[in-house]
Amino acid sequence: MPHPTKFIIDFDSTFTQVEALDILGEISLLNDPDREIKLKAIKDITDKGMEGTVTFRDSLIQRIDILKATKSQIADLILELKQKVSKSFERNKEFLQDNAANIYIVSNGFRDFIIPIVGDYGIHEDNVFANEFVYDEADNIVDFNRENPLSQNNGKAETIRKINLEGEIYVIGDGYTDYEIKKSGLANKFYAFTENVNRPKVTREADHIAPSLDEILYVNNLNTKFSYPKSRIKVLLLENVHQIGVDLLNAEGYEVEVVSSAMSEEELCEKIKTVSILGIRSKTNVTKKVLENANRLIAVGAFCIGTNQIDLETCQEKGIAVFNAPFSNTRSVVEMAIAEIIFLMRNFVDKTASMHQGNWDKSATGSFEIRGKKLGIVGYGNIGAQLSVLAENMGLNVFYYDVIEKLALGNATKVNSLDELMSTCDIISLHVDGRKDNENVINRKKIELMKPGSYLLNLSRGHVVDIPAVRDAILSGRLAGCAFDVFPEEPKNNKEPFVSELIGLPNTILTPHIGGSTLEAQENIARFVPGKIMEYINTGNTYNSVNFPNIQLPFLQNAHRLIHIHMNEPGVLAKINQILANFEINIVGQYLKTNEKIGYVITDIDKAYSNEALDALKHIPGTIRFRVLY
Ligand SMILES: NC(=O)C1=CN([C@@H]2O[C@H](COP(=O)(O)OP(=O)(O)OC[C@H]3O[C@@H](n4cnc5c(N)ncnc54)[C@H](O)[C@@H]3O)[C@@H](O)[C@H]2O)C=CC1
Ligand SMILES: O=C(O)CCC(=O)C(=O)O
Repeated sequence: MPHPTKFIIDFDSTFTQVEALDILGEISLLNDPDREIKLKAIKDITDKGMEGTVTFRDSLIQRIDILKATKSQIADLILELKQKVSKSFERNKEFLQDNAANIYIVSNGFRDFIIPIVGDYGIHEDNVFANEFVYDEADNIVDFNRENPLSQNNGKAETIRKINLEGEIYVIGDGYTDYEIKKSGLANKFYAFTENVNRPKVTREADHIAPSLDEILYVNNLNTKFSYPKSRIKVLLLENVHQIGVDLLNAEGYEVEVVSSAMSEEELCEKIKTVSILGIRSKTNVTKKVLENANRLIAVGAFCIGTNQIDLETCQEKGIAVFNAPFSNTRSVVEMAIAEIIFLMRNFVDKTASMHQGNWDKSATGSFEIRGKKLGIVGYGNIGAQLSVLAENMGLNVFYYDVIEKLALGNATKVNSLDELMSTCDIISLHVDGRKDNENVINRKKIELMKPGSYLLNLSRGHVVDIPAVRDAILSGRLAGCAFDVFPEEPKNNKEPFVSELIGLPNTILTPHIGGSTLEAQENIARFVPGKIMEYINTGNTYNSVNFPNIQLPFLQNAHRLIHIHMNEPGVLAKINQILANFEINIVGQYLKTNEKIGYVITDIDKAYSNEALDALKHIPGTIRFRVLY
């Protein structure tokens, strides 16, 4: 059943993300030597027209004159515009199709390109009110139909007056001319559409500022596809997450706030209250206290590998899914470890520092090839194992120790105890995960086991090593050098000072936790983590989640998806199914997975269900969180 409200929708920068004449300019002026100047002129004139500082008629005459476009270029324009329909319009195609009879496109653009675009969304050409190009015999655009009221100022109001619409009328648009419809008393509400452009002169006049079509449908109880408009989902990204991640989440329609540094517990406790998605790296601690304040939080994205900074158990108890990027920066860490092994064994860092002081100290003393030396890897996970392969290719003999059984790659040799590894290798490189039990796993005793003149690298987590013991070992000469990228206490941002007992020691490489800080790694992470979070929110998929039972789900087709997260107690699935049976709801597909703490049940059902049924599902004892995907 179409909704009785009539929607008057603008085209440029509303139905599509762009101004069509700007794109036409990019096509028609492709080989023009003054292309950039002319394109800028077109954009400036468009803006002035939208803001009302140039009369619309004048802006049109000036732009058509600069464009010098042809009919065949309109065909190219249509192809481009099809790719540039606003995301929330694409998302709500079903709504537009179902309500096409009550949707009117009223635009100062041109029917020539609008009809094919909106036609894909079921909107009939009789409901499209826009300008018309005038072509000469050679199909050049030479003018526009000057009789059309839409080629004049306040033409939209005049057009609507003529259509004589009845009932409730809502206008959706990004320009002042859209507001003028409401101002003329011809519409009940004006929604300033800000998904693509935000013009203060226009938003000031709006009944409601709509960052997306979802928002308009939501406030009018018209949404069929999403239970909650994405523009109301707040994302907080801390610690300089790569711009690609910010762009992806913005493009999804979320409200994204970016902060360059980490936040203290106190700051985050306050900030988290309105946040639905939190993105962090290694320095923000998501503690129990933070989570107590996080009543809207749906997911946490660790834009890194380690998740020891997050209270995963409390996240589970609150139904908050955590995702990380388990492989995206692995290679970067491995390359850094290889470089540091060579730097340490050649004393490059001290030598270069000395050169900068004007000293020429040419000598082979204390410098060694890495070829044939014994590398001991502690923690043979993703990083340890990849380091093993690369190191072997560089001529090192690789030995490793892991607390769990791990397959030896290449010619690497598994060693049965940490003590044996520590006491037999020339270089020890730490790649264990950040679990609490690993605190000081490399303590004074272990360091004392190391061969005299050996080297220690820690690119894993700061709490793993007893730092004063390392300092003593370097000063006594037992260790010939060390490289540390991670520290028990790390500054929250680049402004805070770095304090450590390792500062100033000889042949000691100190780096500010940059093992994963390459542009490649950061880009990979910034694509991977938002991808996982959006998939979870849009489909319920938890594959690769750090703390949720992993379910990889089929696409949702012609069904509604009920997502039920509960404490892992006996009988919850039976209760869900009993309620569905009581309400005669047909199950199309069902998926259940549990871990020690929680159960995750996905039930795809026929479209017909009542709010009472949903209410009953929400109130099953042990329910942590329940949501519906349409
Ligand atoms: N410096 C940096 O910028 C970066 C640091 N990391 C850190 O590197 C470490 C390794 O990362 P991945 O290889 O991806 O992790 P992973 O989880 O794949 O591997 C860790 C391995 O360590 C083993 N392990 C844990 N405790 C151990 C112990 N006490 N003794 C021996 N083995 C132990 C585990 O069984 C596992 O095989 C993590 O702590 C991670 O947070 C990761 C990326 C960047
Ligand atoms: O780059 C970061 O912020 C953290 C890197 C790291 O330690 C990790 O990925 O676990």
